[in-house]
Amino acid sequence: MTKRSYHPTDGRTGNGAASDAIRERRAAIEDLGAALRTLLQVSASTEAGADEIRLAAAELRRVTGPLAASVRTRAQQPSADDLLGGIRMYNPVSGTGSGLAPPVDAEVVDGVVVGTCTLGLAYEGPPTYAHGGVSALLLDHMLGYATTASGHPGMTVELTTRYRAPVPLQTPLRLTGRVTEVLTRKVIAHGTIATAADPDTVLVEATGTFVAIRPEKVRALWGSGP
Ligand SMILES: CCCCCCCCCC(=O)SCCNC(=O)CCNC(=O)[C@H](O)C(C)(C)COP(=O)(O)OP(=O)(O)OC[C@H]1O[C@@H](n2cnc3c(N)ncnc32)[C@H](O)[C@@H]1OP(=O)(O)O
Repeated sequence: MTKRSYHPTDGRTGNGAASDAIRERRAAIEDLGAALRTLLQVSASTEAGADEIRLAAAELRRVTGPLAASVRTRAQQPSADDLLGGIRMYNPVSGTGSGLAPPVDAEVVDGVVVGTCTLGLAYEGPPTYAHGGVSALLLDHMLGYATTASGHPGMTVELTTRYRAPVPLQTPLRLTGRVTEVLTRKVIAHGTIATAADPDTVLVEATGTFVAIRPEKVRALWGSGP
């Protein structure tokens, strides 16, 4: 089995030449991301009283202040990221620095991107199950990862999602993404969500079309960057 570690959007791999200061900052960002994820999940599940909740809200506003004193603009990439090295600390699906990300941990195995994650109660849609938009988010990411890993990166222009059965929360999940067709500028990819315990029973599947970005479009969207 060929197993290739490839994390295009998180903080665990990438440019080995990063300075000690950047590595230390990435570790701190991961620490904050983990604390935020715990906070978000606890905030969506706590049955604490109003006084305790207000106390927590005040405390959170207090600790946000020093971080807000130095923030980047939309036009600036995070200084801890390394786009070419594949490090994106705040990716909302896989970024270990993101409180929003489950996070998904994924790698390429025999040409298929295989990922794992567990969704907490903050992702609830129908009671006890994941929000359908969250499933679409995870699948868009898996398909995008597959197209990038296959050497045909592009942007999603179409994503068709089929919900066969609800996705349980607080349950280890197994995600897949694979490229099924490469056309001139378009790449078609397919992905699935199942539980890790029953990987052959597909709960949600998606097919996506990705389009390679023309250089003039890159300039129009990002100027000389990102
Ligand atoms: C390293 C990171 C990896 C992690 C994965 C993350 C994955 C996340 C992926 C995303 O979420 S991307 C964000 C969501 N997507 C977008 O915001 C894209 C919005 N769309 C666009 O900006 C433009 O459509 C785009 C720049 C992608 C293409 O514009 P172009 O003007 O270059 O396209 P053009 O009109 O030349 O069409 C190129 C081909 O795509 C086809 N096409 C365009 N839009 C389509 C569409 N909506 N549906 C189907 N096909 C479409 C079009 O027919 C044509 O096919 P043919 O070559 O066969 O003629």
